[in-house]
Amino acid sequence: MTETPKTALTIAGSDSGGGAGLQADLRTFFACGVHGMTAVTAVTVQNSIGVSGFTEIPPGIVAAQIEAVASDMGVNAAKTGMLASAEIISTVASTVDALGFGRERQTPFVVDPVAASMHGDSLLRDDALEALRTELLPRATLVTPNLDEVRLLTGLDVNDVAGQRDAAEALLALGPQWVLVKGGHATDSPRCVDLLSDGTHVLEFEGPRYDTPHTHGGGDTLASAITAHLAKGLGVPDAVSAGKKFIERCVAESYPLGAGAGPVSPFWRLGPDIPSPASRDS
Ligand SMILES: Nc1ncnc2c1ncn2[C@@H]1O[C@H](COP(=O)(O)OP(=O)(O)OP(=O)(O)O)[C@@H](O)[C@H]1O
Ligand SMILES: Cc1ncc(COP(=O)(O)O)c(N)n1
Repeated sequence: MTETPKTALTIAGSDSGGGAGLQADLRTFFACGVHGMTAVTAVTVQNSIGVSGFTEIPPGIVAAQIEAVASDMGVNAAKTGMLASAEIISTVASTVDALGFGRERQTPFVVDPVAASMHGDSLLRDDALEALRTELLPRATLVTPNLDEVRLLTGLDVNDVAGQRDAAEALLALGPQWVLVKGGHATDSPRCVDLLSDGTHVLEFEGPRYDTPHTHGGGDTLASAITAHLAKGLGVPDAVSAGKKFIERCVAESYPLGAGAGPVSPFWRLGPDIPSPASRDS
């Protein structure tokens, strides 16, 4: 018998194309060595070109999924992705609160404030932004916005590291313990800098910017890798450092799939014994 691994829960939507959403989260949890669990919030109709529709899961079922795994299997860290509606956000906020997830609580709680897909298709109903801002952000151990989400949440238009610092301050005023302002969309910059702050410590995680359109699921993969490392007991700065190293390699090894944007890939983590696509058929 082997030891029980640490557990991580994603509260997120399904991507039928398998590149983002809970599919990316589960794959990342596995690659980072933790047992992944899911509370599905929405089912999207999605491929490499875009999102053509979605349906929401009833809020009571979202809460029941979270409670079912927490009461039986235990949750060492949790994250959110697509939450779709104000009702689901309110339900998630009260459920995680009752379970002791969140800032300065026992279970780290990462909020990835997903508002739209990389194709620009909305994944959040218009009336849900305020719920995200007032009900979920104040409960987060860490919030991980990209620059579009920074604009939606704070009104700030950011395209450099100085702007990321200002954005982190504005977001901290909404109540999360830590903020990671991701720099993937600062395309004028030759490097990808993600800025982490808790108001006292400000840390920059800098890496190469790979020239690829295949970054689908990059934000989800980074937040999941951070969550996995928090589940294993790392503090926030160390978990972010490990997550950034992980996503860098996943972007470097992303692959084309379909006519649009292909996914970032954690295949590299499985080692050299994985058969290549050509040898798999023989
Ligand atoms: N071209 C790139 N090369 C290397 N790293 C990248 C690249 N694009 C994004 N990253 C990194 O990937 C992570 C995700 O950043 P990004 O700002 O793109 O978030 P996101 O918009 O939520 O992701 P996505 O929409 O692609 O799922 C960050 O760590 C960022 O620095
Ligand atoms: C279900 C779901 N969750 C999250 C994303 C964001 O990922 P991306 O920004 O790479 O499109 C997505 N497209 N679909």
